[in-house]
Amino acid sequence: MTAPTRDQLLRLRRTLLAYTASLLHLVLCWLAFWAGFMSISLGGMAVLTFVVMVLGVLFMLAIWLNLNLRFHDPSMTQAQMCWAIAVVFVSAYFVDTLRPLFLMMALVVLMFGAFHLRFSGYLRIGLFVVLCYALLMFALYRRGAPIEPRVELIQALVFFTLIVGVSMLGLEMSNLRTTLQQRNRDLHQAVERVQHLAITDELTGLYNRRFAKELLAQQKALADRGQYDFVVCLVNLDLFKAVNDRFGHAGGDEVLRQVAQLFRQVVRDVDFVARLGGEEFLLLLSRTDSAGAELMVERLRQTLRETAWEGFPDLRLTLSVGISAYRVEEPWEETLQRADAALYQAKAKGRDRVEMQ
Ligand SMILES: Nc1nc2c(ncn2[C@@H]2O[C@H](COP(=O)(O)OP(=O)(O)OP(=O)(O)O)[C@@H](O)[C@H]2O)c(=O)[nH]1
Repeated sequence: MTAPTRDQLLRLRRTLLAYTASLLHLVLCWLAFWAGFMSISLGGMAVLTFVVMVLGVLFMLAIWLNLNLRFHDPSMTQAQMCWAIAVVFVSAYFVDTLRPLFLMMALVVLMFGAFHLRFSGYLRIGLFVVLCYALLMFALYRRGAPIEPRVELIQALVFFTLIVGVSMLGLEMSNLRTTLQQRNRDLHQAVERVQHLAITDELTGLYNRRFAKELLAQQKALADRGQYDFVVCLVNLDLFKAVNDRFGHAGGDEVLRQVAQLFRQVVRDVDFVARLGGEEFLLLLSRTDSAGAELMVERLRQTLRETAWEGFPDLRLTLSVGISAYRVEEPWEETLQRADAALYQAKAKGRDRVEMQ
């Protein structure tokens, strides 16, 4: 059997709470019984106790075995409340003078609705309470219990006023809970968005310079620990100023976006692409050496040169690349500096080429 989920554990905890409340109610019944306030036999008390205890355990067992997940409301809130209210009314049937006090236990049951019930749920439970009350009165009348109509009327009015009041309070708490849950979800989404923004380059959607540094540090840690190579490639688009001059800054932005998309497609899943700024990119190729990196970059250079850019049919782009393989135990800044020097060389030698250091 799989471990219960967080939601199931929460349901279990609430059901245990409700079970504890019904056990307390049973204790009160037994106290009233011993004090001579209950017109029920010892056998009757035993049956009542047994039924209450077993049904409570059954509710918990249903959650433990995930049977509740088949129901429309897996918390079984209404079922548990109806059951607890029925117990309150059954015990109230057997206490005579203390009946109004025992009925007050129904208010405790209603508070449990604050965990889950909406207005319609409270309405249904309210109707169930009315039904139970009517049945109780009918049963007492049939039994020939002493009923004083004026007293009963006042008691009923007080009882239902309290029921309505507590239900409204419970409903308010339930609404508050729903609002808080929604806020929590919104907050969670906002945090995720902020986290995403913190590591992403706004224009291209690639990783940004800040996160690139973190990636380099991570790769260095992995490489220093064992059999792991990585290569840093600094990629710079050639004469990008001319692209901006020709198509405007917005056009240049669009070209950068398409270039980023192409980089993403060309590298493997285990590699990382970041935009360091302007028209400069970093390719972090993991689990590879300089020779592997050169092959990959040559392929990228070729693809870029042959790409037809959407919206810029006669644009031809080239790039210069500086490659440097990480040397164990050196600071990653040094690897980056070598790649930068190699890139400088590539530019100096006429662009559209790959240099290695
Ligand atoms: N559209 C756009 N252009 C940018 C962005 N960042 C930098 N640039 C432009 O990129 C160009 C870079 O120009 P240079 O540094 O002279 O380099 P280059 O023209 O690519 O020439 P080389 O690097 O020497 O091949 C400038 O025109 C910048 O305005 C950006 O985010 N969007």
